[in-house]
Amino acid sequence: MAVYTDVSAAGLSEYLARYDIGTLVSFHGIAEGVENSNFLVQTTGGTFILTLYEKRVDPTDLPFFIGLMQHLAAGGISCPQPVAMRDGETLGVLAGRPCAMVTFLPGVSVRRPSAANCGQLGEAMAKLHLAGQGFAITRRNALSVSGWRPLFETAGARTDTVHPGLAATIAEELADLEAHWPADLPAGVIHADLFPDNAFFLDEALSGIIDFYFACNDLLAYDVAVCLNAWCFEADGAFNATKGRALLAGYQSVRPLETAEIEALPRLARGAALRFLLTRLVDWLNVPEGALVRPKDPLEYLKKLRFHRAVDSARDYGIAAAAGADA
Ligand SMILES: Nc1ncnc2c1ncn2[C@@H]1O[C@H](COP(=O)(O)OP(=O)(O)O)[C@@H](O)[C@H]1O
Ligand SMILES: N[C@@H](CCOP(=O)(O)O)C(=O)O
Repeated sequence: MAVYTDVSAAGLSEYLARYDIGTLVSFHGIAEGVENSNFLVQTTGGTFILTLYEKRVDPTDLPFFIGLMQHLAAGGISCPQPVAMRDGETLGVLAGRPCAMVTFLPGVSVRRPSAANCGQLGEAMAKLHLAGQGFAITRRNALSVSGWRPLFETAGARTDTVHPGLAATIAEELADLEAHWPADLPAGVIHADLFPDNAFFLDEALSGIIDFYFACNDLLAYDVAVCLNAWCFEADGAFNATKGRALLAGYQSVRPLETAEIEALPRLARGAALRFLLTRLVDWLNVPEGALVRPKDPLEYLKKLRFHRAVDSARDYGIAAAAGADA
């Protein structure tokens, strides 16, 4: 459960008075998520999500996140909508944290995605990439390759307390990715954290996408790689090529990948695995005292990294380079 900052009923009632969404009926901290503090808020006007932005969110990035949700919704993507206050502001401060109120999105996330879910996710991600075109604000990916070494340094000597030999594996992988990270691939707005807990389904169909707080401008195929990791591995650590094929086919039904993107997928997938291995490692070693949060297992991503290191080509994910848009 992620609630790092407590909110009082009195404080929230006072804050709600700035909006035109009724008065407080009830609220509680949400038992999912790891980054920010989220509250489900019932008012006499409806149901909303209140997010208090925590440590990894730079307040100067908030206009990007808020504007992006508005831009994507205008482009037909089902995502939360920032609620404006009476004075037109969408960003406020509560309990000393920057915060925003967004609309509640109906639907449920799937714990064990099926191949059909993976296909729908691939399609939705490609639509998101297309809808992101033309968004006026940009945000560099602070958690791309140049951000990984500082994370590794934060974990430092404690790395091997999590798993013997982990530091050496990370050091080797990091050096290789820093030297050979793909540069000249199609780029645009990516979600960058489109895990199963951030996609909602209703009646077997993908109904919406949430949690845009890692969104940024980066390689579109990197987002695909993040999702191959997050959606297509089984609980026992095995990659499920049927799910990989479905995800990639869903994506390509909307936006065919270029040959260079397909060829880069194994390296992008290694980078995506290292990124989540590192953030999970740092979080695992630094759980804030008193916070209601369940840190995620870094070693899940060590296994995924090892899988990608053994991959020959994108064919192992269920795609052939010849199937690219420019083939
Ligand atoms: N707009 C929304 N509509 C419905 N539920 C939401 C919404 N935003 C967040 N949630 C719920 O809150 C949980 C945590 O939100 P998330 O944005 O993933 O948090 P974090 O950024 O801390 O990881 C989600 O898994 C979901 O259950
Ligand atoms: N998806 C990341 C952690 C970020 O949490 P989220 O709740 O915002 O998806 C991970 O699994 O490491």
